Amino acid sequence: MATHEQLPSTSSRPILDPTVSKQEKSSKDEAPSTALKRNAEEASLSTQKINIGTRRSALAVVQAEMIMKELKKAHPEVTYEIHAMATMGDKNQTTALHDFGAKSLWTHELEAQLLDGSLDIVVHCLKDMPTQLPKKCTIGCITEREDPRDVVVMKKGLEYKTLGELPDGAIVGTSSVRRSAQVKMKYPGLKFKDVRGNIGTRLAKLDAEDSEYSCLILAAAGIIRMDWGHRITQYLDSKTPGGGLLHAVGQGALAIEVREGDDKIANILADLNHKDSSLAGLAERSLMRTLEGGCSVPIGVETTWIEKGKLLMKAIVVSLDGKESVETERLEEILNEKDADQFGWDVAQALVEKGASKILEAINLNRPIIEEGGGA
Ligand SMILES: NCc1[nH]cc(CCC(=O)O)c1CC(=O)O
Repeated sequence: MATHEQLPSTSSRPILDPTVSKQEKSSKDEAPSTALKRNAEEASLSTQKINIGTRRSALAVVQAEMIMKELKKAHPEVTYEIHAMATMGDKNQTTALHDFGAKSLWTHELEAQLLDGSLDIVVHCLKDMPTQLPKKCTIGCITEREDPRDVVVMKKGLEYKTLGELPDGAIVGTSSVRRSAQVKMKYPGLKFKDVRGNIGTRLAKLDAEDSEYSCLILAAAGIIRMDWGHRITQYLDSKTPGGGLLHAVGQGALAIEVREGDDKIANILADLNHKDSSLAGLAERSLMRTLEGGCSVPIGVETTWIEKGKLLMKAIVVSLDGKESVETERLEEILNEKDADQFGWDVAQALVEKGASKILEAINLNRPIIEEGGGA
């Protein structure tokens, strides 16, 4: 059974609620001791500094700055500082991604600093976070999700826009087996090649005169945050004709990792949590956690809020060559984190009943393990 992942409750935050004015706070019927305590907490907060950790790639730093801006808006009395660090994954750009193994490569150093108090929060792409976090680390909040879809970016100067227009043998740049395996199912004539590095590096490799790539497949969210949205030539989600590619678990969402039990930080972050994004993200992570059994596998997912409280989840598990796949789809009322967790688990069970285990076992036998690729 999947381990339940829970965000700290957002309901118990009397002290820092910015919607309560100063006047209301010192209301007369309040016990003097409570008022004193509040003043003390406010004072300690105004001298407080929050150290924000992030990876040092351009995208990671932009994301940390976005979060800092939101925090400043919600809590201008606090000071903030961003600390950008190179992680193992950043330092080793030459080893093929699948030789690395676990996703924790991108998060380990930052978590060590979180736990020793050098950092107070760490900003991550939810997609790059392992489904099991280290002891004493937890997700403090998930902010409003950016466009979660995968997209095509065509090489500069090519007249094509979509995968369907590309001639047989054209090379698509992606290091993600989830992407290549799903696209192969629809476009068996295309070839796929690894492309490493952060988004800027990948685009430079694509556009280079002697480039072998016709296009890249990337997450819309990263390109949009970098202000390169104009380079997107096709969206590849299930609703777009010619698309049909289900995105990665957590794609497009940012998560803030915190120390477990750090109530002060939890209070400050409560304003940044986006309920719909967070419940969808937790449901997707529960699906992944139930299926993976400790290693990363090519799972695609798409969650859509159909109406208030009703979440639709489509999911796929696909073999590496794109020749076998198992898909399912389910609509459920999701009102809280427990529902989200159960939903992910149920969708995983449905995939297993349809034969997902056979595909997953074949992949696990062929280690080294598949990695979505943390090189944002
Ligand atoms: N693979 C690395 C990675 N991790 C998160 C994003 C995009 C941003 C996001 O999902 O929030 C990317 C780049 C990409 O896949 O194109």
